[in-house]
Amino acid sequence: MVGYLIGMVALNLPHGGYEHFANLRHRRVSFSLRYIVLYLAFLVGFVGFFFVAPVVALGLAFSTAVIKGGHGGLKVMDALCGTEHLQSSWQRGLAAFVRGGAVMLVPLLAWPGVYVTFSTYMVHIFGAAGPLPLATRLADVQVAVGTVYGLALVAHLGGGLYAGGLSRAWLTDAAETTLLVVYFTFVPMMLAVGLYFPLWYTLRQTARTTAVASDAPAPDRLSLPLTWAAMVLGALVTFGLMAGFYVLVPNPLGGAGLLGGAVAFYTIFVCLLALPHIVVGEWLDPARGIWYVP
Ligand SMILES: CC1=C(/C=C/C(C)=C/C=C/C(C)=C/C=O)C(C)(C)CCC1
Repeated sequence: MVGYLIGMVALNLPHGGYEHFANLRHRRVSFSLRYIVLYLAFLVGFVGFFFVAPVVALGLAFSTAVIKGGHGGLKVMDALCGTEHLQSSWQRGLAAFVRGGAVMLVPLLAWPGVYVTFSTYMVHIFGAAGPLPLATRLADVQVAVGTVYGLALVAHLGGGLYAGGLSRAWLTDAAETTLLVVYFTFVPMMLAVGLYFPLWYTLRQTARTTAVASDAPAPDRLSLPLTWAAMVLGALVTFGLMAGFYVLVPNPLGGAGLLGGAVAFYTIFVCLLALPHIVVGEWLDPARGIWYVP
């Protein structure tokens, strides 16, 4: 739990800020202001959704991790090793699902106890009571998830081989995908997730940013001191939001002890930050976005 919190708060959270910064530094100030307003609107909407339907919202939160690992990983492949073996949008979707699913679906099969326990704490943060459907129907959910994920994995690797042959891109993809599945199967879930985001995700996104970094910045971008001030302000606002969220929810630690409660609380918080990051930072901005590859 300590490893998870260090990895996620000290290492991964600053990278999230950097991702916003790297995305906005090439934009006009008016764009950045619109971005911030939309981001906050989606954030408030997602918090509201957790209060109205915590279980569904938790599913959406976990999907956020799948999309970050999956779609984000696909863009890294685009930039670094090529994706000639993924020719249709179906294949790209499958590739993203399989990579992201390694992060959130494989551990449900390999580490169901910790998965269910912490998921339960997370919905209890919002005052929900009773066991999750995930807990009461665990075996059924595992069979369904295992079947769908297994089929997707075979279709992804088989489809890529069929479309691109034994290319370098396919081999790299197959090796990375296998590594992710093996990693999330054998490394205890909390540590696995807590190291994956700060090390694998951030390292690769930084490599992608570097690989595509030749763009000219917008003419009216912020000056250096103002950029610094915006980043400091961004960090303070982020921790202010965390404090506000702590006060807002009825049961911030979800009924767990201090350390377990901190893990559950921070995980919900990072999902709350990450969903609007993807929606506003990527999907509403198809021409560029946080995972931009020219
Ligand atoms: C279910 C579950 C977990 C969920 C982790 C999640 C959902 C992480 C999301 C991270 C994101 C969105 C990062 C963005 O940068 C834990 C805490 C590992 C503990 C074991 C059970």
